[in-house]
Amino acid sequence: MDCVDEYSHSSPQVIYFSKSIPTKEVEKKIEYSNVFCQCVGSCDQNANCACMKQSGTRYSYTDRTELENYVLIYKNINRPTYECNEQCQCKNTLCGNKLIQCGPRTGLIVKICDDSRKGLGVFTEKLVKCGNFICEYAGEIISEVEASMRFKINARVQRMNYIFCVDEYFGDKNIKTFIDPTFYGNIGRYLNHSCDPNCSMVITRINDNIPVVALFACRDIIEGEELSYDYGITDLSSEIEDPETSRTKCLCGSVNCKGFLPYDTRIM
Ligand SMILES: C[S@@+](CC[C@H](N)C(=O)[O-])C[C@H]1O[C@@H](n2cnc3c(N)ncnc32)[C@H](O)[C@@H]1O
Repeated sequence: MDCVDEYSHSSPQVIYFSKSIPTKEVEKKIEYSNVFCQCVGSCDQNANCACMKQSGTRYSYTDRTELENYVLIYKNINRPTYECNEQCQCKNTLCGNKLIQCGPRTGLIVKICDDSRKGLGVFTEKLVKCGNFICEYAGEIISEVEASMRFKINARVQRMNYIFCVDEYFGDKNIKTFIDPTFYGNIGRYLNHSCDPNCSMVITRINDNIPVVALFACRDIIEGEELSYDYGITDLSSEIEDPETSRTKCLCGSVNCKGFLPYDTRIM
């Protein structure tokens, strides 16, 4: 099951990449997964799939009639899920444990939001069921030093911030991964923040130790609705007009709107 991603960017300044790409500096730190399954055929019928066991679940997804209908099982939100990878025996079969790596769902459109001050946003042309996969948040994987530098430049030139920090704890070890789709990335870069979101992020591992950030619907989303998630969980989108004093006004329009975009000082 190869990745199918037929989206593109309208701006020629942004290069379309379906998957995250590490910069040279980060590339040196990549460790390939030592977990892979020996399943013959489809993993969804096999209780011994090593990748699913690593996720702490027998199945990662239910309703596996076709990829767009897969529904994520939120077994343990604090633990990454592990999809089957290139080393697995299940190879290119229709494996019940491969979804994110197969590319974004169809029917997504990028257009200017009703409140044009938010810029572009992602909308769905068809119903999305709670638990369905939307897309990956793909971009350049950059170092903390690079993220901090780019973040300050974004604030200075008043450019929208796309840098996202994945903050993970393994025992007492804290690992931060920075994803920046400003220049290279996929359709995930256009999802806006909402204080009452209809999508949430799930951290996944596929071929290596670099986290793959995936967006899933956290409720049913009707045709024509804008897709959104809460930047506050792990995001750095504290675009600040004046780094000392002001923050970006939130325009999500929800009744429980907190007034400003989430503010994260981790790379400042
Ligand atoms: C990851 S980008 C989202 C896509 C962006 N709207 C675009 O046109 O490319 C994040 C930026 O979008 C804007 N944005 C996202 N959600 C917003 C919201 N709820 N209210 C105001 N601006 C928002 C902010 O400028 C933020 O830095």
